Amino acid sequence: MVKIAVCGAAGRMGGRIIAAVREADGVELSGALERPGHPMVGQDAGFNAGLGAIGVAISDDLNALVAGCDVLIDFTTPKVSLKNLEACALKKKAIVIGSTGFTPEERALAAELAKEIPAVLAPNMSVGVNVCFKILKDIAQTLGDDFDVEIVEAHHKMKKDSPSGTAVRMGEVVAEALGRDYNKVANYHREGICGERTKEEIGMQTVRGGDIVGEHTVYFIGMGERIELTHRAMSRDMFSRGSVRAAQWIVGKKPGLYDMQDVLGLK
Ligand SMILES: NC(=O)c1ccc[n+]([C@@H]2O[C@H](COP(=O)([O-])OP(=O)(O)OC[C@H]3O[C@@H](n4cnc5c(N)ncnc54)[C@H](O)[C@@H]3O)[C@@H](O)[C@H]2O)c1
Ligand SMILES: O=C(O)C1=N[C@H](C(=O)O)CCC1
Repeated sequence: MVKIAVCGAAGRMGGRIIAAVREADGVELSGALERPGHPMVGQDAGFNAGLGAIGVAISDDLNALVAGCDVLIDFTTPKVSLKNLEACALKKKAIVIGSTGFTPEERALAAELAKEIPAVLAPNMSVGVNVCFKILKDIAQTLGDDFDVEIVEAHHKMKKDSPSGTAVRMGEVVAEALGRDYNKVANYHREGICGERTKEEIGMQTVRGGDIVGEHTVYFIGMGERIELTHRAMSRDMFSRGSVRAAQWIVGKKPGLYDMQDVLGLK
């Protein structure tokens, strides 16, 4: 049995991940963590998963939680995830991180810490989105520079980071396939007399509202035709099942930073 602990247990993803751990074979929930002072600390972790009581209380003791697991699944924020990565590195435990909104510096720090332990860091753990990453590379390379690339994402109104981690990764995949530097060509804002679109830029647009789970469209727009590649998440369950799959896969792997394409064998 692989012992899985879940960090962010009272969150939108935390509840779905706890439910996915309970559904999967060969794994058990060894603990659930929340931030100190969260009203759900001390309560049963099954309640946020819609399962009723499951006999695992939500704790705020990171070190005890890490000591008792084989792998930690963490969907919180980049700062919390880096702290958790450090705690796992000290105790030589694996980690799966789904948090998004990492700065390039934070990603570099995650890669450094993951020299000590096996870690999965992925902005989207659904199979469909990871297949889109693969297809996008081919489309971009085949179309080349003659098609303008625009990426539009839509999420619920509670989402804190923008653009989504998935949209950023889509932009990075396309930029790399076209030999461009994403950080130089991403255009997050158009307003007023901002001039004609450049050939190189990748437009990044964000929609926020209501309870949208997650939608991403990449437009390749030519003169007289366009391709739109869209992924729509209908629930959070593909993300949570993906995170459990990643947790089962990562235990026993060599130290290093992996992503969901490694987990799914899509590279
Ligand atoms: N990779 C993916 O497939 C995927 C899918 C969905 C969401 N996400 C990302 O996961 C993250 C969480 O999303 P969410 O919708 O569940 O957010 P959320 O705000 O509902 O949940 C985050 C939880 O983390 C808890 N938390 C904060 N600090 C903590 C700490 N120090 N220790 C323990 N817990 C702490 C919060 O109290 C909260 O309950 C976001 O970055 C989101 O973008 C990724
Ligand atoms: O609900 C969220 O927040 C999501 N975040 C991820 C992202 O930023 O790409 C994945 C989709 C849902």
